[in-house]
Amino acid sequence: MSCCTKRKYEEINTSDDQPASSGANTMKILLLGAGEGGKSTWVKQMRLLYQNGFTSVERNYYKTIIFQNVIKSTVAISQNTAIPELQNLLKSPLTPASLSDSVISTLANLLLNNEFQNALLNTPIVDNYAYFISRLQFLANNLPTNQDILLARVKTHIETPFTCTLNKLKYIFYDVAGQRPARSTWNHRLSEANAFIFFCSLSDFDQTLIEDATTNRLRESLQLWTELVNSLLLEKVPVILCLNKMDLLVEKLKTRRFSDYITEYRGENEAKSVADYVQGLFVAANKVNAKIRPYKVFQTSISDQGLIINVCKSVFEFMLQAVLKQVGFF
Ligand SMILES: Nc1nc2c(ncn2[C@@H]2O[C@H](COP(=O)(O)OP(=O)(O)OP(=O)(O)O)[C@@H](O)[C@H]2O)c(=O)[nH]1
Ligand SMILES: [Mg+2]
Repeated sequence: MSCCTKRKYEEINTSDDQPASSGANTMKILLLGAGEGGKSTWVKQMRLLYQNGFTSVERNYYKTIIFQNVIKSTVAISQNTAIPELQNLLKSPLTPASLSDSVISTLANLLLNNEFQNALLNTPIVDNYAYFISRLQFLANNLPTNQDILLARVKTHIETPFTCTLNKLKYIFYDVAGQRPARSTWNHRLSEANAFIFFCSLSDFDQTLIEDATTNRLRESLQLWTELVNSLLLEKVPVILCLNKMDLLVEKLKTRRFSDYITEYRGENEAKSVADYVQGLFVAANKVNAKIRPYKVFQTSISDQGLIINVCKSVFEFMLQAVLKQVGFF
């Protein structure tokens, strides 16, 4: 980072400069967190903001993914309810090709059914199921929009790097697989990280892990953060905590009480108080002095294209400033 000057820090923007060739000009940033926190969604936003977005081949791929998200979730919901319309619909297996107008309209009607809604709330399904149902008609004849792609769920299986260059500085974001069995593969990256961003889904407070149905997702996330943030390997590494899915938290609190799941909570059942409470828990878990390792917190919705521009700008500014400080520039 010795190449960095204050001017470069102030000039950070989306220039198309050539990638830096020297390792000294490269920042390695780990995207960490439990499954479904939003790591890969962050990378999608980076592609939209700092690269050329998605090709039509990729859009076709995401179209199939969205159809599969809907089908898999519908089948999962059907295991928690005996609604005849749903059982009829699933008499023959749903496939992307069988999502006809009449199937789409049955799914849209089911969403208005209270029994279906109850089953939906008690089934682990993709986050944006209702949104996708509302998009099926459009997607039958069109490629997905950027927003559709941002909300599509594809579980990460192996670490995927994403590279972008801003003002001659090369940033490599490592998007890791977040579920428990994959975490042992993170170790080799921790020692070479220049910064890390930790993603925690705020709306997961009422869910348990896919890989362990006895563990609350929010508690798992806090536990994982506590281990990482106090790890000697990451002690001096600047960290950003992204408390994500504020939009889904707002929606979920209309039908769920946070204190029913996180029983120590005594505050209002309102998104801002809940997010502040969670932020307090995470900040308290960080035992490393901020003078040694700077940190920054965002409460946001990574999938929101309006919000993400400013979050990204702040993230780049923070990371650069923190690293400049480490090398004694400030
Ligand atoms: N509504 C909404 N959905 C979000 C938000 N952030 C992420 N999602 C969705 O949540 C799901 C999980 O996000 P991912 O980015 O795949 O999570 P991940 O951390 O990469 O998960 P793993 O790959 O399993 O480690 C995806 O369907 C995203 O579109 C958000 O702020 N709001
Ligand atoms: Mg992922």
